[in-house]
Amino acid sequence: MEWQTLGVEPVLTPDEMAAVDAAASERMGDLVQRAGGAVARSALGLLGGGYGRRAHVVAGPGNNGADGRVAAELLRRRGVRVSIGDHADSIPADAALDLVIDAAFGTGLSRPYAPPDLPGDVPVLAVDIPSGLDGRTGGFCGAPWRATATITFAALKSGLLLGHGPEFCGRVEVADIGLSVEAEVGTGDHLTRALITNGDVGRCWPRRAADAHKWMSAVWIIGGAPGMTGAAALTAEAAGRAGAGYVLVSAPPTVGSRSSTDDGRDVAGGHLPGAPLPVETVVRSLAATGGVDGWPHTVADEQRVGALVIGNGLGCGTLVLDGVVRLLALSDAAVVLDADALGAGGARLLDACAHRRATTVLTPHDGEYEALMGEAPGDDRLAAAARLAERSGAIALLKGPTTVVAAPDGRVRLSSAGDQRLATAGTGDVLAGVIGAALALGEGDALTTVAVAAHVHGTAAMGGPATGFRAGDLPKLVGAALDDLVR
Ligand SMILES: NC(=O)C1=CN([C@@H]2O[C@H](COP(=O)(O)OP(=O)(O)OC[C@H]3O[C@@H](n4cnc5c(N)ncnc54)[C@H](O)[C@@H]3O)[C@@H](O)[C@H]2O)[C@H](O)CC1
Repeated sequence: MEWQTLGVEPVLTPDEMAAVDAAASERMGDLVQRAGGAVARSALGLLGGGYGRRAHVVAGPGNNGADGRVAAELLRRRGVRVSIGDHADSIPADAALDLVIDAAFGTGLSRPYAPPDLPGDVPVLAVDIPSGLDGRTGGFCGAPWRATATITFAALKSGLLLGHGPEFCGRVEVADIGLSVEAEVGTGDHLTRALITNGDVGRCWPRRAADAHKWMSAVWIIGGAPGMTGAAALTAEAAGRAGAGYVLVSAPPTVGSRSSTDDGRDVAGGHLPGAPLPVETVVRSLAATGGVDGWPHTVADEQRVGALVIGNGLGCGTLVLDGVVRLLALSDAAVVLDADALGAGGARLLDACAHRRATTVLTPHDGEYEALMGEAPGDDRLAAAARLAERSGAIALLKGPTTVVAAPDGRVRLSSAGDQRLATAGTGDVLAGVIGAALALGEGDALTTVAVAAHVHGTAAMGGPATGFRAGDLPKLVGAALDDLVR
């Protein structure tokens, strides 16, 4: 999916869009004329001209269909030979078409719809949303055509960004038809829901002050148990490349026992044997902070850190959960809980998050979400992320092709940067490090900071090779992406 838009991008659900329409001072007929005009302009671009081209419009019974009919008339005036059919009509198989305009249903789709068969490999322009796609979730509500392009009105709709949306909507254009969405969904940091863009990174990425010292952006990573040291190393490398001034790593204790590394060596608890940590990393034993069980009972020395990242190669078990819960209570710094820290905590972990005053960030993939919440996220990822944020009082970052970041106050940010390159082991550890660095550097709106960090992470991946991309390639690309995006 490509975006033709830059800057703060509101994202609306169909219900919110309906409320915007209802509150509009202009007559629907005027809005339909503008929407139809925008569709016609976009169609002419796809057709590469007007005179002699052939287009077919599938027009439904509502306003989406009305947009299509207006576009059909405007295209005829430009010499395009246009045919129109109802949403249920078949398209003549022998029609040598240059374009099909899908104006069957938009935000008003209320039951499954399967469009007629397309005559061959003809490009499709979808009006507002491909018909048969749920405008909120991007899930199937029928069997939509795969559009070459989608022209949507006033603002992006969440269904274009989530679920099957990115795969089925093609290139997305937002047409201004004179409607303001501000009254319904707010502006700036207060926007209910927004897509993060490159412009947002430039505006919001926290910068180091000219008189900064290293402790002003220190990150403390707790992870890298024997056999899993690579995870903490990726997080540490990423935090450094994203701008952390000081990176501390502490392995979790393996109290009263010795454990085996994956190459079969016995190791003592609390160390990082053979960890390929960046040379700048400071390794500190957790036991040195005074706990009888090897986990800290005070973090006085570490209160100087701006953010903790807990979970990357942490291992699981009751002792680990006890330790994480204690750290959450002890530290006044921002905390990112990732990977193993999310695996088995459930209600106890969520309660511990809810009691914190400082920022807490939870970064689950779907399996970790289920472990935390006792149920899978389901199709409605906006609602799933919001439920986790509300339950935990934390910022909930739900990983996926489009990352959904929700705050306990109901605001949501989306990032669709990155692609399947990121579907490889260790990229989540890198993301945790980038978020940790961003939180340690900044004092801005935490939701924006976390979402912008996810966007940087996705953008960085696009600088890597399409084949054979490894998480270890990513931290350096994060540094390069930040150089590009933050000026
Ligand atoms: N502000 C804007 O963005 C504007 C949007 N416009 C366009 O209007 C549609 C929304 O219009 P609405 O009439 O509410 O909905 P639809 O056109 O999607 O269709 C509703 C219509 O269809 C019936 N229906 C729903 N599902 C099915 C189905 N599977 N089979 C048969 N019939 C179905 C339903 O009962 C209704 O009767 C928006 O997407 C924009 O394209 C305006 O043009 C300008 C302002």
